[in-house]
Amino acid sequence: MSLLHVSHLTKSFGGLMAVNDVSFDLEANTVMGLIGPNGAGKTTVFNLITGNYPSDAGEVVFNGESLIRQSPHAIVSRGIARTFQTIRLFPNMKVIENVLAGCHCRMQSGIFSSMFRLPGQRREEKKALEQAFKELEFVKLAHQANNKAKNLSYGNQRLLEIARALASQPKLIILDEPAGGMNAQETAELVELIKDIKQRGITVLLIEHDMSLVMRICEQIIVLEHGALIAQGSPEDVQNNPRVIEAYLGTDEE
Ligand SMILES: Nc1ncnc2c1ncn2[C@@H]1O[C@H](COP(=O)(O)OP(=O)(O)OP(=O)(O)O)[C@@H](O)[C@H]1O
Repeated sequence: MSLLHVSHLTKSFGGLMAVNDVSFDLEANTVMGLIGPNGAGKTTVFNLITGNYPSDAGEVVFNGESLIRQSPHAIVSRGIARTFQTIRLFPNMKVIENVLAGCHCRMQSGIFSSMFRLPGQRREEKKALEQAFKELEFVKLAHQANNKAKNLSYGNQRLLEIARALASQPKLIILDEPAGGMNAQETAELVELIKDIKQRGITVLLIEHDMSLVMRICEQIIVLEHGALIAQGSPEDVQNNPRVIEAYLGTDEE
């Protein structure tokens, strides 16, 4: 059984078919790339999987359970975390506090124990802090823990978003243009980081316009054009697929 099963997923905005009958399977412990020209519907697919948009039709099954009509929060709790194309951090909060926000969905304490700071609550906070530091170390940002998020470089803000997503202890992490705005050195480090994420047993689904990154790191690639899935396969298959070359690789986005 695949970790993520997407079938006949469909979403339109007014008259525009943003995602049109898209089906694919993502096996556990794989790095999969979702590519396609601007406006092809990639981010919309992510938003449908993560519950940020309701779908018009279709099914998303994660780890054997349907995600349809689940809230984004419930979907994070089930083990899917994401980052955003446009960075969404708390800019005036410390780096470590941003990561702690990601731990929140795994905390059990209710409002009563929070108000009275009962021992169980304090233990849980300590554990969350340790977990948050662990994730900051993982993305090599521990030395920035007490800096405000807005003071980080753009590339480091992207890494912080990844740390925050990892703090929710996902089975699947969904990255929307993780290399966007990164320089060549940062992108090379990102490739290593994604390999390390996979090493941890976490499955990765990513949108990326940087084709060299996609081809280096993804084991499977799916290609969207005008909302429809036009190709699927290994990097080699996709690179040699005439339909893809015509739709995507032949454009000025190469
Ligand atoms: N909330 C929305 N309301 C109306 N139209 C939308 C909305 N979100 C996306 N769209 C439209 O749906 C289409 C697909 O957009 P989407 O952002 O999913 O594409 P994309 O492949 O991620 O593009 P890019 O690579 O430029 O980020 C586009 O035409 C876009 O304008």
